[in-house]
Amino acid sequence: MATGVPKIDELKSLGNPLEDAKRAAAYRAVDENLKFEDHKVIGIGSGSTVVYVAQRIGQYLHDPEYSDLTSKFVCIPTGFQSRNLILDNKLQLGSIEQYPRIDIAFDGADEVDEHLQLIKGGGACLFQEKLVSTSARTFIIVADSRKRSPKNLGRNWRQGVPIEIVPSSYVRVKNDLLEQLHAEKVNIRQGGSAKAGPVVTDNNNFIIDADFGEIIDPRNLHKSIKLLVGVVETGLFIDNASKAYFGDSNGAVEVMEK
Ligand SMILES: O=C(CO)[C@H](O)[C@H](O)COP(=O)(O)O
Repeated sequence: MATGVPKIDELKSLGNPLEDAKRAAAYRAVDENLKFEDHKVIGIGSGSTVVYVAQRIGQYLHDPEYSDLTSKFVCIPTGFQSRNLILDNKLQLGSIEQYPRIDIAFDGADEVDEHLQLIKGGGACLFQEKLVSTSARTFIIVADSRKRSPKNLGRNWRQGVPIEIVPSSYVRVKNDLLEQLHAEKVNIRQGGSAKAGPVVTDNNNFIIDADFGEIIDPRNLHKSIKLLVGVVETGLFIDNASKAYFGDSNGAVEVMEK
């Protein structure tokens, strides 16, 4: 690797084991998957782990050995936070309308099962994350190792499947999830102390978190939820990711691949 881009095994601890784990996963994922000659359009996801993906790509941009190629990269965001990550790292911003075909996308996940099926949407960005990730030829997950399910989705992530819905449909969708799809618990996600009332997504919609317990058949559950009137998208990402990088606080990274 060229001078200028910090070597992974020489990185100093950030003083927070979880952040060290996230950074380890993200840096390894970028270094092993970003092909400077082939990849021109890059999807940048949302959340706290993907911060280190944008940072790593930014390091390559500022290294004279790579800057000719990296300055031509166009990065496609998955929401407001992601857009700022791109700008803060001085990367070139593009839109999915301009670049409907993405070469590679990186994003975090809330849970990853043994078949690389995902729950996403903990940060309420699931619609644009799905738009970007399913437009990408290669989709790579970066996460700390807590996100790896021992088997099925719904084991570690107990908050429920995030579902983006049209605001006026929230009562109808809530009832349908409980009565037709037998969800155990359904909540309209609230802004908490930061906002009185529901979270409003980047697309001006609401988020429902629907707990189905352990999910044995995520594909069918996704299809059934999508058929409900009012549902825009689900946080079940089916057959979408090709690899997941799970970081540990000691810098070790495990890679799960299809
Ligand atoms: O799906 C997401 C946002 O909608 C995030 O990618 C997911 O919540 C993981 O975030 P983090 O990297 O902070 O754990």
